Amino acid sequence: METETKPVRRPGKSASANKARETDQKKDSPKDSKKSKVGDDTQQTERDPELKYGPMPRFPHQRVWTRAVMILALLTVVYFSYKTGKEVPLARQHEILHQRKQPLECSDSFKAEVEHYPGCVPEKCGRLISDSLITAAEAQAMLEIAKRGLNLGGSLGGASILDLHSGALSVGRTFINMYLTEKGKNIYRKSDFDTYKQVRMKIHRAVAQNFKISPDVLYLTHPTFFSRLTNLPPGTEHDEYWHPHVDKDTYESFHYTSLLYLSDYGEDFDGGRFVFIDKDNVNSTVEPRKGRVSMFTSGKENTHFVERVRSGTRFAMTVSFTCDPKHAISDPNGKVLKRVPK
Ligand SMILES: O=C(O)CCC(=O)C(=O)O
Ligand SMILES: [Fe+2]
Repeated sequence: METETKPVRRPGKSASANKARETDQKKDSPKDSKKSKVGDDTQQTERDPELKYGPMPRFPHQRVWTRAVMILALLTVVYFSYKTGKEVPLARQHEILHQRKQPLECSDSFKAEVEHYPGCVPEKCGRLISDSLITAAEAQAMLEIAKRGLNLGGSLGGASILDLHSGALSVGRTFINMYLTEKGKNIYRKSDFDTYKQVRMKIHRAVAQNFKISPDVLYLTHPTFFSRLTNLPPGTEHDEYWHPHVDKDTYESFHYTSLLYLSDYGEDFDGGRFVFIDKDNVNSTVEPRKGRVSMFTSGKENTHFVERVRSGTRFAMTVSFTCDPKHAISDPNGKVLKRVPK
């Protein structure tokens, strides 16, 4: 054991200790005192190890106890930071990103799934955020399209959706087909659908390019929709948008998910960040920015959730892609679909 403790004199603290040291110094011969200062110091520290190594232990097993307490404190900090997890911003609202990529290994289930579709397997799974794909004018036009439709309905709770393809619109606790209503049937002009298609095509090409697949093996799929989120308490389970999920599990046909943000985090709303739940309890956060596009593979490697909105209104669009031509949908034109997608 290393902690043999004796009562120890502490320099500068005890008058008797200093006195003893003075007496020691007086005992040195005048000849000795002419020796170099270095020599004197060395002798003194040799006699008094405390000066060299700091205060010596003062109670039994002091060193053991000190170390135990320090290790315990360190473990406590490590444990709590592990439990709480870390947050790494992937995209801040004030940043203007041309392309921020975060490549990842595909989850086994996603890899097994996309292998059924030759040419649709990504070179690498992961995420990409871009603020330079969609222009400010396009983002504004999409926001106006979203607001115009959503203003005809709205959920009782905090999440309302509008799907221009099927016409589905949240109203109260349920959904209606907006195109079957008097106000909804002529709400959009051809120019609105043209803008929508143009934006969709840009995102479609960017997804294909980023994941290094041909745009021809990628199809727009259901549901592709606008969302409007607020802090209203949920009226039904459809309003609970904050649960962690894997898109491939929630929406069977999804292989690639993209999001177009239509409002600004910290300006139009608070809360409502998009959060990827990563390995080792690390969360990568995306702060919505108007016109920002986020795209990612829809498997387990991109498990995520949206934080509850604390205040304001958050508009976004989920644009979904599949590798399975059976699940392809066409661009909207305001006509009622003969076959409503499942
Ligand atoms: O609006 C978002 O940021 C994400 C929405 C989402 O996770 C989804 O539509 O599956
Ligand atoms: Fe999702």
